[in-house]
Amino acid sequence: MIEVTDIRKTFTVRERTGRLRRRRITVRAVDGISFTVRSGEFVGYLGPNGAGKSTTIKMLTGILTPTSGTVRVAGLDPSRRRTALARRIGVVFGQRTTLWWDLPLRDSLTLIRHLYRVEPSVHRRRLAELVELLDLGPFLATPVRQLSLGQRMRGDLAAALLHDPPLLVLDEPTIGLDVVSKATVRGFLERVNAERGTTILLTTHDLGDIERLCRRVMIIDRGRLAYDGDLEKLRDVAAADRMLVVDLERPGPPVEVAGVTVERVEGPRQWLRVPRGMNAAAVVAALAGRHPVADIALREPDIEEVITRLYREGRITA
Ligand SMILES: Nc1ncnc2c1ncn2[C@@H]1O[C@H](COP(=O)(O)OP(=O)(O)OP(=O)(O)O)[C@@H](O)[C@H]1O
Repeated sequence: MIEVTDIRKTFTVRERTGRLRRRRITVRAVDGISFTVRSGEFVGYLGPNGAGKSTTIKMLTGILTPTSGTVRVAGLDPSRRRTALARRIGVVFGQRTTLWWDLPLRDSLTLIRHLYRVEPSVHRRRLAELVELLDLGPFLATPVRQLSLGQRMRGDLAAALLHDPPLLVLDEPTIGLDVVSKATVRGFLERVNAERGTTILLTTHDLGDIERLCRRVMIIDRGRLAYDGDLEKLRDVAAADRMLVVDLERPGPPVEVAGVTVERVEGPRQWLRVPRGMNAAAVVAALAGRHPVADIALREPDIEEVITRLYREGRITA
């Protein structure tokens, strides 16, 4: 569905160096990225601010032309076939709306039918389906500018999917949403992917989105692809050490187990850092043989911890 080969995008910017002096510098926003997304995949695309995510999305949707390299989306070259491509993809930018600000949501969605020249009967059926799935009914008559952010986002999702594109590209779709709206949007995207087989590329800073929705993640850092693979494997690649939280029957000095560091002691509770590669079950067995243990919990690092650590250590290559 998406095939990207060694794409680069550079921008020339003028930087002030003195009161009147300026010099031209070249910013490499995307610096040699290749990847393939197959039909039906749900892929997360993440990276820190300024990493090159939006620039990539703009090249995929034909808004920007790559400085070099090739892009094929749904079999087309996006920058040359922008109109043809528009029929095959849906795009949602969380920070901007594609809806008409002063029109009621229903009218905006009707105008989109004309833009994509969708048959009225097909449009009616599809609209009814999206209205139900996204629960748009209560505010179809409300002008877009009066919608809450969550309602507007649901409207934008409907607008992007009305022409039933096989590919949906989302740039920060849950930004600024409250917990309930986030859950609605995530649940909806999950269904669209599972039931209609829509391929989804999701850019987000919200790791909750990624954990809930994507099996595969790509991480971009300073214009380069730093990781492309399984979300679960990412934990392994980078996994922070695991923490074993042990409740002894009574307070005591830090326990001693070879290879394990006691990080914290609070009354009868002790936090043990178990290095990666060490068998946690063996640690538990060694402990239980020597100390009266009331309870034990093993805490796996969450994905946020993993990614923060990857950035900090500057080693994000899988
Ligand atoms: N039109 C432009 N002109 C000059 N520089 C640009 C332009 N667009 C992007 N850049 C630069 O390219 C780099 C990548 O920007 P991009 O917007 O793709 O990052 P991003 O990963 O989407 O960041 P964010 O998470 O903050 O949205 C940044 O250094 C940015 O300043």
